[in-house]
Amino acid sequence: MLVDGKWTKDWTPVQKADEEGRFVRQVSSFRNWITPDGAAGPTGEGGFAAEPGRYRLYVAYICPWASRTLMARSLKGLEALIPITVVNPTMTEEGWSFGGYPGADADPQFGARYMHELYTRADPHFTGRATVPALWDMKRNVMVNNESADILRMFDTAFEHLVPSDLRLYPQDLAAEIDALNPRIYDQLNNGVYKAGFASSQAAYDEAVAGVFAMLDELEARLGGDFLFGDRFTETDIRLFVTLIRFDAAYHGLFKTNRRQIREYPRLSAYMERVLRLPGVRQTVNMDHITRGYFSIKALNPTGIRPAGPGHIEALLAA
Ligand SMILES: N[C@@H](CCC(=O)N[C@@H](CS)C(=O)NCC(=O)O)C(=O)O
Repeated sequence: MLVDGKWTKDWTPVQKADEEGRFVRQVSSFRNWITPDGAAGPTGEGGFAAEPGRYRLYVAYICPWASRTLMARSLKGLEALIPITVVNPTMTEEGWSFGGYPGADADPQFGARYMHELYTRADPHFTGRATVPALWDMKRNVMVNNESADILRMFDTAFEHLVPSDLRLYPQDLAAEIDALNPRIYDQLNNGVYKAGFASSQAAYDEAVAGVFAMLDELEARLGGDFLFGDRFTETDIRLFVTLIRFDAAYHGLFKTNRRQIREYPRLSAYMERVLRLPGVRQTVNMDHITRGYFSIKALNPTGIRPAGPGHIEALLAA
């Protein structure tokens, strides 16, 4: 991670832990918003008007938080307006790196070798992990935002006058329900699998795994219609999908969330496939990057050997 703008070599994939060995994810630090006219958003400063080609999104296909933003970008039809740069799937001693792996990109702006170089350009005294997703303003040469939850919301509304869309990822009449469900899915499932995988005590692992499967059971029972809120697809569906699609292939084995696979949940499986088939979603899922990335986490898989399966996910993605 960076400490006062300098890369420190004691980087580990395991983020902070609390006294009981629970994994603690870092809080995001760049929180400005792109808005239609550049007015300030809910947090941060103004000056970031929606303009075609002005902003670049840095992502990793392995990363579920980055994949949220990729899904919102394509579902809202913003591909031509917001170019992306994809980092290599495996973490280096200096965090995310650019270029070399099939499907990954060189940094077209600065020829940076590592993601942390973008963070020190944004803030020469930055302290923290150089995470993706990161949304960069190529006009002012500053980081706009590195919090996927914010990026989902701004992609829903900021570019509407440039690319009108019928899809509302955060419709006002569902806002309260979305805001109530998101943190529960985040805590128990999206981040819950990481809490299981990176637990450093049996108790922390047990607690995390219980939360993961309690939430999967709850969602299996909840899903009656096509999506979480009936027939309307929302940002909560994006947030759920990115974890489901990685589950059987990565989390079940590597993070030891192995009580069940998603394929043992009929409704969640059908739901996952339904979302995958929405126009624009399939191209945001790169299973080669996902399995390569997760199984190269040395702390969890020292040999780096990537398992062959699972066949049902390969078949789903090949169909
Ligand atoms: N709060 C962030 C979390 C992003 C995050 O944790 N990204 C991970 C990859 S999945 C990362 O870039 N980690 C870099 C590191 O740990 O050094 C968001 O949702 O945007």
